[in-house]
Amino acid sequence: MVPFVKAHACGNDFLVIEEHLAQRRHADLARKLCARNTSVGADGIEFLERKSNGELFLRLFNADGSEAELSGNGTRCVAAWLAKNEGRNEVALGTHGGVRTCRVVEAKDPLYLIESGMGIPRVMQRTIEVPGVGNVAGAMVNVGNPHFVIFVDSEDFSTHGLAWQQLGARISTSPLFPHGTNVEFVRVLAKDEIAFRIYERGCGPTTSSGTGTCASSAASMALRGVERELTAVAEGGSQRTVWPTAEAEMRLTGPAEIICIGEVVGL
Ligand SMILES: N[C@@H](CCC[C@H](N)C(=O)O)C(=O)O
Repeated sequence: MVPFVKAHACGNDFLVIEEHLAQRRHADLARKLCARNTSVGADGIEFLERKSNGELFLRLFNADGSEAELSGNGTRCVAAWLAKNEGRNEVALGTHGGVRTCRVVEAKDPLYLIESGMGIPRVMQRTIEVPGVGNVAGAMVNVGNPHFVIFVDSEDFSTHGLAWQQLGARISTSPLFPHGTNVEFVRVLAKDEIAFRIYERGCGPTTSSGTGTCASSAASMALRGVERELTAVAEGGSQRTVWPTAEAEMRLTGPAEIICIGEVVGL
């Protein structure tokens, strides 16, 4: 039996499992346990390692079994669990994308509002050629993991004659990105507000993404002149980003809610 915690951040859902239980089955566990109809269901699994020196480290596996550098929402879900279960209101969580510090701003158990330091975003304007579609202008943004951000005008986020889900799927797995990429479709709504849709590497469309929120915000701030404190609205809810200067760390504030604690049988 594998004990797990399930949590979500604006509908982007994760299982949290202690690393020592994985026994090198990380990818297999992710594919099995994230399946929506035959198992618990989630967008990914955060494996939580507790090192002998007290440090905490997260390995994130997407629903398809691929390993990603980190998740902003997943990291926040782990921070919410550590707040609920161990009373830790501030934690530093190591990831393959860098250390992320999370601080509980408001606790209404099982719902936590958490602010995370998300590192320094890197934004690079780029036009890519998508076979059968043509040139697609956007920005490659690294926030510890890779994103391609496309600005759109349409209310349904379609662009280049395709629904965002279709174009997202094509770009996410394009050979232009040998390690794959997350893809965001962004509409600037106001000087301090954007709306966006997310096609996630390794799991497809999701209702929210923490790193996607940061990537979309960073691209909008760097390339569209929006304010450096803004609200980013996704299908699953809003998050706030603050990025004072290009060399400063971006801070992300959003909710994370513990859904259930359980055990998976038959493994
Ligand atoms: N939903 C996450 C991002 C998860 C990782 C992503 N799928 C990847 O492969 O980089 C978030 O909240 O950041």
